[in-house]
Parts: sequence; structure tokens; C-alpha cells
Amino acid sequence: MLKIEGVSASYGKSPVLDSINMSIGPGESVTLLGRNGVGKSTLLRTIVGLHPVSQGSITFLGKDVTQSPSYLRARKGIGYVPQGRGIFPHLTVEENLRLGTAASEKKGGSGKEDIPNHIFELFPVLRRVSQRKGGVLSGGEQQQLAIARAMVSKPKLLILDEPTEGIQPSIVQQIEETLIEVRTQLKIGILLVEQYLDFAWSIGDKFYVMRRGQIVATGNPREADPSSVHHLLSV
Ligand SMILES: Nc1ncnc2c1ncn2[C@@H]1O[C@H](COP(=O)(O)OP(=O)(O)OP(=O)(O)O)[C@@H](O)[C@H]1O
Repeated sequence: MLKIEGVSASYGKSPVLDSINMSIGPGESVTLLGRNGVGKSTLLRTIVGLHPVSQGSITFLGKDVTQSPSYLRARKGIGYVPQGRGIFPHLTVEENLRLGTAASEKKGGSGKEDIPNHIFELFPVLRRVSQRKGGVLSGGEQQQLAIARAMVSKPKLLILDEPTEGIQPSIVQQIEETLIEVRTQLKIGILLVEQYLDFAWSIGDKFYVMRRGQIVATGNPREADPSSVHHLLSV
């Protein structure tokens, strides 16, 4: 579904990504691990079209999207939940969700469409707080809103940048259960950047470890030895 081949990127003259190769099959769940500053968020930003690549290609559903603007990638089915959530604090939960419909390909993106029912089934708490402003929600509720907003446009691949950052453990578990449902019931692929290894392990079909802009290991969490991954993440 997503293929990244030889992707490099930089900030000015500083190289950040160095010949990254990665693939995600339909409905597959992939976690990207790595210490702070190794380039994980930058890689996600190149996939969604918010940062240019200097070399290599990104193919989504068989089409080269390397040069496509981010709104077209969203319409093709790439949903994105950025680090820090990126919700609109002064808009209500419902308004935030309606903005998510603007990325939808079929509806033409007027933003006036109904919020699909399955969103409130996946995130029951959002129905209860639908008229509250995004900014007054708890951290966990804001994260659920950010994920729900990306889901409104019915993505085929959902990309999440550290969804558990700054969230209390009980809510982490809720988010984990929601993502498992997204994958198993809705058959949506997931690419997840995560520092919290247990969470990454329970969700992923495949993992990649990044170090200094390169992929240094990949494997299946069910077969890999977690201690060797711990080691890679600690050196
Ligand atoms: N806008 C920017 N301009 C210049 N350098 C940047 C910019 N954004 C990130 N960097 C640098 O690029 C490198 C990779 O950053 P990136 O945010 O992709 O890493 P990360 O692995 O996601 O880290 P974290 O886990 O802390 O979010 C870091 O050295 C960072 O300082």
C-alpha cells in the first residue's frame, strides 16, 4: 500500500533522512521506533507531503506521490495525527470533526457533511463532549479527538506521531484498544511512531528501528527479541 524507496531529506544543509526504505501492506500495522531526534517525525512529514524529499520516491496505492501536495495525499487516503495532536482549541469537538470531512475525496470537502456514526462508536467520549471546545478537553480526550478527526475522512492508512506522549497510562490503554479496532475491524493500515515500547509491540505487525536518519533494524514483534531492540534504542 505504501512504499518508501531510498528516501533522503534534509533541513537546509543538514541531512536528516538517509536512503530510507520501508513498506506497509494493506491493513498492516507498522511501528517506527527510535530515540529523540533521529528523524522519525521528519519521515512521517515526508510521507504526508509536509516536508520535501531530496532523493527517492514514495508510492501510495501504486501511484507515485513523491511530489503530490499534502491535501491530495489526504484525499487518496493518508490520514495524519501529528505530534502534539494539532486540534483546534477554540473550535468545538463537533467542529473539529467536521473539518476532518474536508479531506474526504468523495464528498468534495465542503466540511458540512455528517460525522460518520462509526466515529462515535469508536470514540464514545466524543459524543458526550461534542459541544465543548477542543482546548478544554483532557490530554487523553484531545488525543482521541485528533485520531477521530483523521478517521473522519476514511483513510486507508492512518499515520500517528507519538499518540501516547504526555498521556496517563489508563488512557494509553484506551488508545491502544481503539487502534487495534481500527486495524482489525476497519482494516485500516497504521504507521505509528512510538517511544513506549510495550504499546508499539502490542500494536505492530512489523517494526522498524531508526538511528541517525537510517533504518538499522526491522522485523516482526512476535519473532524478534525485545531485548535486542531495547539495546538498539539505548545506544
Ligand atoms: N524545522 C526544523 N529545522 C531544522 N532542523 C530540524 C527541524 N525539525 C527537526 N529538525 C532536526 O532534525 C532532526 C530530526 O528531527 P525529528 O523531529 O524528525 O526527530 P524525531 O526522531 O521525530 O524526534 P522526537 O522523538 O524528539 O520527536 C533533529 O536533529 C531535529 O533537531
